[in-house]
Amino acid sequence: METKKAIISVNNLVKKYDDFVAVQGLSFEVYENEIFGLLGPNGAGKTTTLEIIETLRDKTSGEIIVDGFSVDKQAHNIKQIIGVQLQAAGYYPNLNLIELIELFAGLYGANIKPMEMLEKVNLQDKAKAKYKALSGGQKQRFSIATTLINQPKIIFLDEPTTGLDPQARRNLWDLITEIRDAGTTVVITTHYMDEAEQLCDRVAFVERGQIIALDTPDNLIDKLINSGFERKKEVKKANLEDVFINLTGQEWRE
Ligand SMILES: Nc1ncnc2c1ncn2[C@@H]1O[C@H](COP(=O)(O)OP(=O)(O)OP(=O)(O)O)[C@@H](O)[C@H]1O
Repeated sequence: METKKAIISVNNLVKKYDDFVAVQGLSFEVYENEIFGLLGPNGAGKTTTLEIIETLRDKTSGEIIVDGFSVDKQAHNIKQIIGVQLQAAGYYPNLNLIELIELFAGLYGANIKPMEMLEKVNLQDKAKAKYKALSGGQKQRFSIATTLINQPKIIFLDEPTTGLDPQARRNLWDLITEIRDAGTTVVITTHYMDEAEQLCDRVAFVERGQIIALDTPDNLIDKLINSGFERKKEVKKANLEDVFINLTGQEWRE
């Protein structure tokens, strides 16, 4: 059997905010070159966990290793091999997309061609546009492009498709899959179960700071079916979203 190599190992992670325990002893591994999903309700501790792995937030206890580097002692090394989405506030309003990418590339010391980065996310036509003039889907694609500037081994995407229409979401799923296929490991958080099912190679369900299930979407669904679960309503071969996509087409246009 093929053995998978862990690129992220989280061991007994605990995060307390004063008396409140937001993350209660999480342990999981993310394999090299997979799309790994952290799923769970609001407040489950997904963003906290992600930001601790990204070395942006301190942990209370536990051990995290990212590509052989410890978050405690080698945060600097970790920062160099990961791609993180910047907050929109970091996108200086007077700069256009090309200029923003040049700026970030300069900060990273990365030798990349800004137009090629925009082509990767299909925003070449918007090269001279300002960030605030983009649609929601375009903003997300630009934000994903910025995670790729330092040619990272791992990118982290926190709810990348929230607020997007079905076409924009599917386009983004294709983009994220292409990024994985090009050799990058992707860690994503989402509330959308259809997204997790379509996109993620493996998912962890987090509830109240604990992992309550972790497997491939297929295995989790099969386990439930084998336990005797049946949907109350017969599922049709298409749903309303399929109708929408069929009526309006699939092209990038948002
Ligand atoms: N800086 C903070 N100070 C105090 N409590 C915090 C802080 N950040 C997060 N929390 C609390 O920790 C818990 C987990 O928050 P977190 O943002 O990690 O959840 P999440 O799973 O990402 O939720 P969502 O899906 O809503 O983004 C929540 O109860 C939240 O209120």
